[in-house]
Amino acid sequence: MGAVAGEELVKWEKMGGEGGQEEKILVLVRLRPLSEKEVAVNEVADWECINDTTILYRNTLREGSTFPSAYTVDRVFRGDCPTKQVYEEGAKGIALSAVSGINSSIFAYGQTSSGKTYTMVGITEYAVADIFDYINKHEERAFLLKFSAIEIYNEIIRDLLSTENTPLRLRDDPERGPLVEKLTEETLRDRMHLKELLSFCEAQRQVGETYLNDKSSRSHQIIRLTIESSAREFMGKSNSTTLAASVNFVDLAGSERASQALSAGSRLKEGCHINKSLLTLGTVIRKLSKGRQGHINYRDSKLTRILQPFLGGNSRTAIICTLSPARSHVEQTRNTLLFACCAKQVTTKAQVNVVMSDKALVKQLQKEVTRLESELRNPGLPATSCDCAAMSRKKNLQIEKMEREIRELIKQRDLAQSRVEDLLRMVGNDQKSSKERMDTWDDDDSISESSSIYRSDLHIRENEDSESSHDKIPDEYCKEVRCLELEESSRDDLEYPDPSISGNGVLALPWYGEENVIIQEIPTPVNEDREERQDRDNATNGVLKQRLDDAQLSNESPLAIPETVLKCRNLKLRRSWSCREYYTPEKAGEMEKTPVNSFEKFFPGRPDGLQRKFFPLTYDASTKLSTNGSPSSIGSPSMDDLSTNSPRTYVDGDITTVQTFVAGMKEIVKLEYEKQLVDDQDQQAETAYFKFEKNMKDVGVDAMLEVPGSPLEWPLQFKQQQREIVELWKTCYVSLFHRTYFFLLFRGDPADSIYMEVEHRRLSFLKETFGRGNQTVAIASSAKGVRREREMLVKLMQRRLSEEERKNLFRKWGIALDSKRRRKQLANRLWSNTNMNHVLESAAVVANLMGFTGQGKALKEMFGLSFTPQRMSYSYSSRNTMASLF
Ligand SMILES: Nc1ncnc2c1ncn2[C@@H]1O[C@H](COP(=O)(O)OP(=O)(O)OP(=O)(O)O)[C@@H](O)[C@H]1O
Repeated sequence: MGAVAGEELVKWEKMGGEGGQEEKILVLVRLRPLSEKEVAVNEVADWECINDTTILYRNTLREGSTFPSAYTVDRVFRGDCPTKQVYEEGAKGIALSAVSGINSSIFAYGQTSSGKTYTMVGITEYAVADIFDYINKHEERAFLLKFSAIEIYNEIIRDLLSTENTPLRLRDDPERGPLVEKLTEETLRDRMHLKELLSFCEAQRQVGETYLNDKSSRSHQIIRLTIESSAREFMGKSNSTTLAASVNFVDLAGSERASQALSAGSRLKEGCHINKSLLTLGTVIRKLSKGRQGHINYRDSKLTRILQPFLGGNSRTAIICTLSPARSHVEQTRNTLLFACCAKQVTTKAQVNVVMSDKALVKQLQKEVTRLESELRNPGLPATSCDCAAMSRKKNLQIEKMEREIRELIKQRDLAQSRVEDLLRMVGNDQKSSKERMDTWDDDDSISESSSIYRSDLHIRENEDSESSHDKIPDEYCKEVRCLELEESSRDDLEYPDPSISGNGVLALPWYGEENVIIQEIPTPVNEDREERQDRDNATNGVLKQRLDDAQLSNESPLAIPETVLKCRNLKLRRSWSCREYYTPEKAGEMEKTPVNSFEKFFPGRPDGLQRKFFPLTYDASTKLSTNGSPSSIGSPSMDDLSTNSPRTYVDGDITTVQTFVAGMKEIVKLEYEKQLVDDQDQQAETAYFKFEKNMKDVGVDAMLEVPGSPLEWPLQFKQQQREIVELWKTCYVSLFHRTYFFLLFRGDPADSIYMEVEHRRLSFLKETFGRGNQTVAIASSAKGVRREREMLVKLMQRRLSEEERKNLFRKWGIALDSKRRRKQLANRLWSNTNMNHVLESAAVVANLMGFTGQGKALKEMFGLSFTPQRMSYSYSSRNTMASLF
């Protein structure tokens, strides 16, 4: 007997072990002999078991054969088979699963008087005997047996171990499933104790006399034996585990029809309830047999609710269908056999129920966490308990994803190829003019040396008298991003440098955060009379400035030039101003390793949908001026103006990042415009567009891309680009101040497109650079910068906002007014996600704290887009202009 249970366990573990193995319900049919009563009324036995699995209706000829005559189940037992045989050959294996930690259930189903109780009493008795035998033979394990019994009578649950007739409530426990509340559970002492309890239950059960059965069970009875066992060796230790399972012996009430049982009164009422439960049971079984699709109505009766785990869940289940062979019961017998055939299709998934001690549970969970962590680290490695179907699905998804990526890459490659072809064509066109320019340079001995050294640097004078007292940026530091690079415009430009420049003075303009932009002065040609040069230059700049002022006043020109930029000529921007935001001396080593054209190299291609269009540079050819134009009343700005741009730190609340960035961009435009004026008075506007476009290409910005294709397309492109830029800012830890200024400054004007594109490209480059894995220092440095800004914002909140304003802000940002470090909480939330509403709100708060004046035109003026000298200091009162954004 013990060996049987052991074999069962081994077999079970082979089938699926703890993971659970699907198994069909075992269906047995037991045909009883004709009862004395039936014999007395000359009943005929029409059913015969023709082999171990098939039962045959012998009287088909007489009935006209409208029903199947043979029914096959897992095992059939003839009327002369003793219950012992039914148990041994049918139910034993299932019943004993419980000692191995596997739930099991044995049902008896059939019409009244067909032999359900007769069978289940015997089965329970033999099973209990075997269980006790098993326990006695396995002294190495400690067993605990608990017994409980209920009956469901007229949809009321009764405790068969209690003499009280109180109905018990049924509730659903999330872990244990349906649970009968306050049910008595007796711990068994021995086999005798169990026998006593069984007798007690039998006495308690509702029994009544029907036409068909003198002692008919009028209720469904469920006897449950719960078996827990632990290895004695490990008991009380951290690794001890307990196996726990129940075996249920279910004796259902008869499935007869009321008319057949000749029921009336209370018997009829019982019959209705009994049939309601059995009808629900039949429906549940039918649905389960079709594969558990759709809703299964377990909850329609107490019986099915309680039996739910044993019908389609964690249990091994056997159903013994009992039959009367009498001809008069043929209809009920057929119904029972149909039920049997349905039940044969139902599967359950039993598993070994292991209850762990708390310590063992912790250990097990730790092991599971480790396994999951390792799976996360090595997603490619197969899981230990491999679910092949799931893995195959995962692989298919991966393949699909890769195929999509390949298609996208092919698209990008084609795009890049077409760009290369365009560029090659452009290079061919430009070669001749470039050669001429180089010849001109070479002819000028006086400047050839210095220009060859500095031609790739940005040259701006600091002031007339300043001598070079600052260090220059080594050329190679500037090579990493060739975002902006402007070729010398012409020899004329070199011959007429800014008259206020002398010597090799270097100006350090403030840059955001810890760095400064160093601006290198252009060498002055030695053979030029200083006064002449000054006059000529003043005239040129003055007229140009007047022209641009006019344009700005009339709101026609998209090109506004910062004051500082007006003072210089012959500029050559080696890289994007904005890129310097990330440039620090410690990054230089990393940066200088990057090839000059790495920007282009890493740029994946232009965004889809951007059309090649000319920049809408508009100017009136009739107003073009020669280099010898009449002197303007507006001269070059004084150095006082420039000195307002002396180095500052962001702690002062000054804004330089976008200003300088914009200044650089405007400078390109200005130079091109100026060159256009000087070089070719008679050229048509289209030529200027072309040259501008060409130079923009030289600086790494494809001008034709930058301007929106049509008024209808641009707003969409802008929104898209703005979203991507916001994402990239976050990824690259871009300064919050830079983000704020940029976000508020470029709001979708068509002329903003070029700045948006430059910003997008430089950020993409940075992201690419950061993503290479050796940029930890650079990333940490940028992140640190952002942290410092947040600290500064905390201070500014205290300094610049009234208590009421602060409270309003905290409320708006969902920060409890009594919480600790409220300002810090707020500062940390600003720019913390990329939702556009959040971004707008964050920009408003930061701008307000920084004293960033106004919106739209006012903002642009602050960034040097006006020709009127601007002082880069911000009024505290200016925050009121942002109030509307709060
Ligand atoms: N296999 C059998 N061999 C001999 N007698 C049997 C057999 N099965 C049942 N009987 C007898 O038939 C009668 C009815 O059996 P039983 O009470 O078990 O039927 P039941 O299906 O439980 O009926 P009910 O649903 O009304 O409770 C009993 O007297 C029983 O002794």
